[in-house]
Amino acid sequence: MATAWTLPDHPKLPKGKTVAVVVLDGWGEANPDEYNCIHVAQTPVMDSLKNGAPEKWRLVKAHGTAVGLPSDDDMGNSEVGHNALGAGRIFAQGAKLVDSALASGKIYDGEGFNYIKESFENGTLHLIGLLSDGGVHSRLDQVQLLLKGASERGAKRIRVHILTDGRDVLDGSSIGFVETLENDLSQLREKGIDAQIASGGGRMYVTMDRYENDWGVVKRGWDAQVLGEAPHKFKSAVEAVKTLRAVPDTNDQYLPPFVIVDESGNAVGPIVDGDAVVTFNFRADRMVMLAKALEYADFDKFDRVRVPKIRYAGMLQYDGELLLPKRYLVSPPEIERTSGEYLVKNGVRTFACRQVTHSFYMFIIFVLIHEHRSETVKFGHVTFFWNGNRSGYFDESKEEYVEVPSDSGITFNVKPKMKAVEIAEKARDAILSGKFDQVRVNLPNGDMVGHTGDIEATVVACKAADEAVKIILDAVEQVGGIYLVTADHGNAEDMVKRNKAGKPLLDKSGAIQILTSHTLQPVPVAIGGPGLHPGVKFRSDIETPGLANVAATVMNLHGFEAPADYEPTLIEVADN
Ligand SMILES: O=C(O)[C@@H](CO)OP(=O)(O)O
Ligand SMILES: [Mn+2]
Ligand SMILES: [Mn+2]
Repeated sequence: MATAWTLPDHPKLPKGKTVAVVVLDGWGEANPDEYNCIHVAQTPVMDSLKNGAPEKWRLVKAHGTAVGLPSDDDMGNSEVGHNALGAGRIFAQGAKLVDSALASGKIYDGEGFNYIKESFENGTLHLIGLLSDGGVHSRLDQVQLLLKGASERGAKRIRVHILTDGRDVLDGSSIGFVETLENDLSQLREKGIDAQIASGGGRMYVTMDRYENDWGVVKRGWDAQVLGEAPHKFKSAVEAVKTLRAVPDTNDQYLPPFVIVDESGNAVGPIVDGDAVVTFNFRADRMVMLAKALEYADFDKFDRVRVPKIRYAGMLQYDGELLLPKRYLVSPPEIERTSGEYLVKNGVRTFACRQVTHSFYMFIIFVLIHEHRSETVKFGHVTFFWNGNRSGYFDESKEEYVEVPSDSGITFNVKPKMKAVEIAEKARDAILSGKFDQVRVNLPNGDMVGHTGDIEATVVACKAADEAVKIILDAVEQVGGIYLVTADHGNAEDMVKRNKAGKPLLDKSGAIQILTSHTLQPVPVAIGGPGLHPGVKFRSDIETPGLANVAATVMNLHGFEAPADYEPTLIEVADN
C-alpha cells in the first residue's frame, strides 16, 4: 500500500513555529557525585530547564529494549538513540538481528554468506572488526559463532583483523579479548583449519573513522589488513597488544597498527585476489568508509596501492541509500517513514498527494525546511542515523545539512570545548534567518570527551555544551520559537565503573576504574520557548517512555499529529 504521507493537523497546536531540536550527545541523568561530570560542571542552562518547569522536563529511557537492543543490560549508543529519536518507533537493531540470524542459522542460508562461501575452497576468509563485547558496534560472541559456522561450512583458511576497543569496554580489556579469540583460533587449528589473527590496531587510530573525518585512519588499516604492511610487526597478537600498550600514553583505543608475521618475517594475512572479506561490525557509521575502500572501483580517498578482487560482505548493509555494501550477511532494520521524511513531505507544496481533492490543502501547507548541524565526528548522527541510516536528502530543496569540521588527529580531552560554540552559532543564525522551521543539532562534547576517560576535561566539555544550549535557546527566544532539548544516551554523567551497590570499583593498584563507555542511564527531555502553547505539558499517563516517544512530540510541536503507529507523544495540551 502506498504510504499516506499527509499528516493530520494537530487539533490544538499551531503550525509555523520555529522548532529547535537539540541533542546533547552522551548526557544522561545520574546521582550527583564527583564522577558525575554534568553535576560537577557549571551547567546553569540545563539546570534551569530541570528546575524551572517540572511539567516540561522529564526523563526517558535511552538504552536496552527501549531502543531495540537485545537486553536492558545493553547501554545506549548514538546509532540506536538517534534512530529512535528520528523514527518514532522501536526497531530491532543490528545487534539483535545478528543474534537471531546466528541462533536460527539463517545467516548461513542467505545470499551474503553463500556469496563469500565461493571463496572458501581456494581463498582465505578475512574477518575485520571491533574486538570486544561492548555491543555498540560488534560483539565477540557473534564473531565466535561466525568463526565456528564458517569453518563448519568449508572455510579452510581464516584471518582475523582485529581492532581493539577500550571505548565501549574498560581500557586494558583488549588483552583478554585477544586471548579469548586466540584460544578459539587454536581450537580451529586443532581441527585442521589454518586460522590466525593477521593484523590489528586501536579503533580510533586504525580503520574506524566516520563521516569521512580522517581518511588517514582507514588507510592505516588498509595498509595492515590488505597490504600486510605496518610499522609494528609481531609473532602474535597477544604479544603485540601487550608490547604496544606498555608504551606510555597509549591505550586500547589508539594502539598503532601492527601485522602478524611468520618465521621469515612475512605478513601472515594480507588480502589477495580470490579471498573473501567480512566486516563483522553490525553498526554502520564506523564501517562505511572501509566498505567504500573495499567495494568501490572509483576511489580517490587514498592510494590503495593494490586492490584485490575479493568477495566482500558486511555483517549488515551499512547504508540503505548507497546500498553499501552490496552483499551482507544479515538484513538491516528497515527503518522507514521516519519523522524527517514525513515532515519534509508535509512541507513540499507539490507533493503528489494521491487524493486529487486534497490538492488545495497540499498547497497551503507551509514550506518546511530543516537545518541540521553538528561537527564532523557527530555530523551524520542528526542526518544519517536520524533518517534511518540513510545518507542524503529526502528533498534537497527543503533541507540543508551543514557540517562543522572537527579537529582531527587529537583526542578530545585536549580541546574539550570542541566546536560547540561554532555549532551553536550556526544554529543561532539559521534560527534567526527565518528560513527554517526545524533546526536540529547535536552537541558532541559530553560524549566525545567522556570517552577519553579524562574527568577534568569532561567537566569542561559539559560546561561548553551548556553554553552552546544557551546560544540556541536565546535565538529561539528572539524568534518566538520552541525548543526541545534531549540526549541520545548517557556518558558524561558517570565516569567510573561501579559495583551493584553503586560504589566505585578499584583496580589492583587501588585506583578507581575509569568508565570510558556509555551508560544505562535515562536522559532528559525538556521543552519550552515563547512559541510553546501555554497549555502544553508532559503527559503523566506514559510511564516508561523512551527516546522513540520524542518524534511524535516534535511533530506535535510543528502542528501535526504523528502517524498512528508511532510511539505516543510525550505531551498533552490543557485548555486554558
Ligand atoms: O564513538 C562511537 O563510535 C560510539 C561508541 O562506540 O559512541 P556514539 O554511539 O556516541 O557515537
Ligand atoms: Mn552519542
Ligand atoms: Mn559515544
